[in-house]
Amino acid sequence: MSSDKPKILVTGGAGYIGSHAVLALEAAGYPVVILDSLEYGHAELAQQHLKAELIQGKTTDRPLLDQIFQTHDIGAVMHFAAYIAVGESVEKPAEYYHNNVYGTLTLLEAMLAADVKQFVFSSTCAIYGPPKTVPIPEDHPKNPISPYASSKLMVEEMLKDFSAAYGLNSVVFRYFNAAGADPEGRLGEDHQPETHLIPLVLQAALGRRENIAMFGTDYDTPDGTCIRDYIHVADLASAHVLGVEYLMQGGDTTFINLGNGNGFSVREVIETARQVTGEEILAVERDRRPGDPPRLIGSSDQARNILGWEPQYPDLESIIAHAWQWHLYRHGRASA
Ligand SMILES: NC(=O)c1ccc[n+]([C@@H]2O[C@H](COP(=O)([O-])OP(=O)(O)OC[C@H]3O[C@@H](n4cnc5c(N)ncnc54)[C@H](O)[C@@H]3O)[C@@H](O)[C@H]2O)c1
Ligand SMILES: O=c1ccn([C@@H]2O[C@H](COP(=O)(O)OP(=O)(O)O[C@H]3O[C@H](CO)[C@@H](O)[C@H](O)[C@H]3O)[C@@H](O)[C@H]2O)c(=O)[nH]1
Repeated sequence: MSSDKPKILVTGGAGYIGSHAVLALEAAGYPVVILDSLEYGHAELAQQHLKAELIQGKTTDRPLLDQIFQTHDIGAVMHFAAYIAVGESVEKPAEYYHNNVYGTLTLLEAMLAADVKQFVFSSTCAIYGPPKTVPIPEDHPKNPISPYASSKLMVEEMLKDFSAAYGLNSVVFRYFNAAGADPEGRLGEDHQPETHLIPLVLQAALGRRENIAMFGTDYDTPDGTCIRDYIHVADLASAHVLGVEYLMQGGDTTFINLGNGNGFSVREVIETARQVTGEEILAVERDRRPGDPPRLIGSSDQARNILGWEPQYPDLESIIAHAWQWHLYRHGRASA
């Protein structure tokens, strides 16, 4: 079926957030091509639920990128492909800089060669480091404390320069904690290994792990556990569609937080998961995890003001209920 909308290249489109963005793009009528190395991500889910052609390959492969731009009439690029594990990045910084920085530079050079000048980039609130003010505004000082976060800030700097010199315009989204799953149950979060709180809590609810560890219960927060700003992945996805449309309408390079503006503690997440699942979830107190700031909440004013974005699922119950539905389906306890 032909479309009057431009084709979008989505890197990392077989991964957690990228696949939800492809769903949203396709629902809005955009044809999509996915480039994913499949080191992570799930080809079978992408093939089952997305119309997009899936090309297996890496953003570091310039000849492959040139071939993609020559054979597809790409209007814009959404770039999710990256290594994402903060702890691993401390052990293996070379791999992180190679994949996340060099991979992005190679992609941007191929875009320039093909005269494609609209780019949506997945950055992270981890670039701010320990916050000086909460909610965190976009102009908060940047102080990344891991190679992963540094790799994202380096790309942000490149994007500023590419915008000024070459007119390659970007919407940079700094995500807070992505969570939840497609409300229709087609896609969800399945990282291997999993490090994120909500899927680990739900694994405990399913009996796939004995308990959930609470990393630190002596923080200076109301219940002693860390507070994070959880944002539903479907709301992230809808912001990406608005972001690419903003660029198509001539929007300038801009840097936008994507969070709910609401914070929830580790204990609140576990308690809400107990209510949603009806399962007892054993929580055990553990030492603090190094590098965790006590409280991370983003100001989402820019997303609202610049893009007119409104999160549809800001409540923790919906985020956890959709993630639970997905976990039940993924582990054979329910149908999608
Ligand atoms: N999950 C979060 O809470 C979160 C928070 C902030 C930012 N982000 C950013 O969002 C993006 C997506 O994260 P995710 O949680 O969906 O991760 P994910 O691992 O599920 O998805 C990333 C996908 O990219 C692919 N990939 C990795 N390097 C590649 C390369 N060089 N070329 C082609 N494909 C490659 C992987 O195979 C995977 O399918 C990442 O850029 C991440 O840094 C995620
Ligand atoms: O078994 C667990 C796992 C996590 N936590 C705590 O839960 C909170 C959330 O942790 P997690 O889900 O791992 O997310 P973050 O460490 O906040 O990091 C995520 O969110 C960042 C943006 O906020 C992104 O940059 C990262 O890529 C992404 O992993 C933190 O206080 C953790 O200490 C636990 O108590 N027990």
